[in-house]
Amino acid sequence: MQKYVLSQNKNSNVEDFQMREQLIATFINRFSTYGYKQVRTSTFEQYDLYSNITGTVNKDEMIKVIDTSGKVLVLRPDVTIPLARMNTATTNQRLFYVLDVFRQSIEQIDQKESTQAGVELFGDRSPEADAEVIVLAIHTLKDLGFKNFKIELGHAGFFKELIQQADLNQTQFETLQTYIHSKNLVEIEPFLKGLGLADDLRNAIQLIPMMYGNPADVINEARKIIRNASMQQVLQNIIDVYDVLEDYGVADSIVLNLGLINNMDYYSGIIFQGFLDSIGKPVLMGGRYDHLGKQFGDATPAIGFAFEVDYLVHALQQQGKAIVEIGPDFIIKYDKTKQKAALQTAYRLRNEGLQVLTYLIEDADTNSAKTAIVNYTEAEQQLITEKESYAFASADDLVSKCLTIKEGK
Ligand SMILES: N[C@@H](Cc1c[nH]c[nH+]1)C(=O)O
Repeated sequence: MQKYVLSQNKNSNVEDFQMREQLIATFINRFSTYGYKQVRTSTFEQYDLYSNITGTVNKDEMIKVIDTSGKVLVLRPDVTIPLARMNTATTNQRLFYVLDVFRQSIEQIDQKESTQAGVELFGDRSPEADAEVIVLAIHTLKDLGFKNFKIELGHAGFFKELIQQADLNQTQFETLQTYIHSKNLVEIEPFLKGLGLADDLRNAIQLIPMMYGNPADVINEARKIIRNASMQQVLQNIIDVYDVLEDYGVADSIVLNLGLINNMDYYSGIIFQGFLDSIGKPVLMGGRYDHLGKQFGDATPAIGFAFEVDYLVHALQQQGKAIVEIGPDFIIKYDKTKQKAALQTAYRLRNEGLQVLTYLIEDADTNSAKTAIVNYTEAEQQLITEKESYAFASADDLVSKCLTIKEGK
């Protein structure tokens, strides 16, 4: 019989799921320490929300559904856009989410859903805000135990300002963007020659893919191709943000990449991506998007990023990171005569936050090496741990002994 199971049924085994949950607990904890509050957005969105605004997800990549009234909806293809629509306030607002996003690219037809853990900071346009958000990404990667990672820092404006002077049509612009992003030096040269640009402009564009690496060096190189005040401003912005990152003490994790291009087109300022040495794709992506809100009314300055949770789970598994085993704290084995006392004791211990399993003695599985066993029968009232065997006098005595053991662990 055919099994109606999609091949991309991720995290369907207990270990994967536990690891994911532990990751998510780390996100929630770390994001909270920077003052972020958790939110969620609707799974179904109006298709029009995405089709009427610019700089959004590629329409072909969105997964459309039709509701019972015939209206076309999309499954949440992005979280930043709906949050930007909701946040037109000018006061600071720090939000985070752990949500599934749905996109289907031509290259990866099978992959339709992924979980993102992201933050968005609204209402602050300062370089300090940019740096704080980047530091939060770094802090979280460190929490997860990653040591070899890099944040590539760029700016949505640098490339755009330069390209504007070339007066390209949309197709030429996109082709060039792809070449620069993939550092395709072989193709880029003839392509630029074919456009008939002035020599100095062509040389400047050609240098962009090389503007990568040590921040001080890249900044020096970039100075040489600055052609107007806007580009100067963009470079100054990068320097300002980098200065704050140095003050945070995270400069080691930063490389500059002026050829960096993010998936979404809504970015207007600093952009960044995070890479682990073990995974070819970015595990996080983000940046400043000050103009997105304008399309919904007021423009609220904003910056944020999102982790790709599935990539992180994969990376942790590759490193052979085991999940922290959370077994039961106590197993209570009882016989019928002590059923009431045993079950009530289990209830009280669980109420104190302890993990307890109970077995009627005939079913008991005695092979739980590390778990403390409570034999609660007519004949025997013993608590047996790795270190001791304790005869308890009453249920109260047992509860307090269990709590003491748990505290001492
Ligand atoms: N929504 C972006 C990530 C992001 C969050 N905030 C800003 N950017 C993405 O899916 O790539």
